[in-house]
This record gives sequence, structure tokens and C-alpha cells, in this order.
Amino acid sequence: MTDTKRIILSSDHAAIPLRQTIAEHVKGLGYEVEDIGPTTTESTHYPKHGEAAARKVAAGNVDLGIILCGTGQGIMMAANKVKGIRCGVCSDTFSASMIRQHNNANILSIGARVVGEGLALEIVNAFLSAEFEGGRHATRVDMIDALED
Ligand SMILES: O=C(CO)[C@H](O)[C@H](O)COP(=O)(O)O
Repeated sequence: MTDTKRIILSSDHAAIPLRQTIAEHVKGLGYEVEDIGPTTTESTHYPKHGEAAARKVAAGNVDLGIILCGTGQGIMMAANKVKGIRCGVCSDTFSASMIRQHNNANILSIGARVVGEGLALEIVNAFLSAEFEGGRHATRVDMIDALED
């Protein structure tokens, strides 16, 4: 495990069982997990759940986030509207490593209607075990962040 300790999770109604499975998995890896729900399967709106997790990551209350909706796309779009957030949707382990190594992503988004549980856990492992490489990638990430100003 890297120095990263605190992980926040959120989702909409489409991803509750997978989110809870990921939360237990991440706890088992030794991370401190804050799962901000929701816990009922009542239909809800993914932008507010993406925003809630993103604001905590952006504020430095946690180190990284994992967010989910049906496709992972809508909640990613919402999270990326919060200043300081770099969130990517991943359906494969290579991308999950690369969004950390090259893009310094601070939130991973997963589509619960896209990937099965086994692959989702591998994606989470890849994201959490990768580290930002800096160097030329830092220049490019700085350029992304400058677009917020
Ligand atoms: O994937 C999503 C957003 O990108 C949502 O989970 C999805 O749109 C929810 O759909 P429904 O209300 O039909 O369950």
C-alpha cells in the first residue's frame, strides 16, 4: 500500500451493492474508508453524490475517491466540475493505473452496469496501487488544472 490512507466512496442507486463490496474490499486492504452512501435503492440523482465526494477530496479531507453510477459517466462529469478534481471512468485495469501514473487522478469512477464485481475490484486495486510519475506528466496535469482558472 502507498501512503494514501483515506478513501471516500459514493454512488447513486444504480451502484449500491457494488459500492458496498468495494468499501469492504478497500477496508480489507488497510485503507480508512468513508462511505457516504446512499444506502437505500430509492432512485436518486448522481450529480449530488459525485459533488459530495468530490468536495471532500478537493478539500483534502480524504486522499482519493471512488464513485459509481450505472455507467460511471454521469457521476464522473459531476465530480469533474469541482475545482481540483481529476476523475476518470475506468472499465479496465490498464486505464485505472494510468489515470494515476500519468493524469494524477484523484477520483476513480466505475460503471456498475458496465463491469462485474471481480473486474471492478481489480480496477480498484490498480488505481490504489499506482502512483503519479510526475515529470512531463506534471506539466500536462498543471495545464489541465489551469483550465479551471
Ligand atoms: O449511469 C448513470 C449516469 O451516468 C445513472 O446511474 C443512470 O442514468 C440512472 O438511470 P436510472 O434512473 O434509469 O436507474
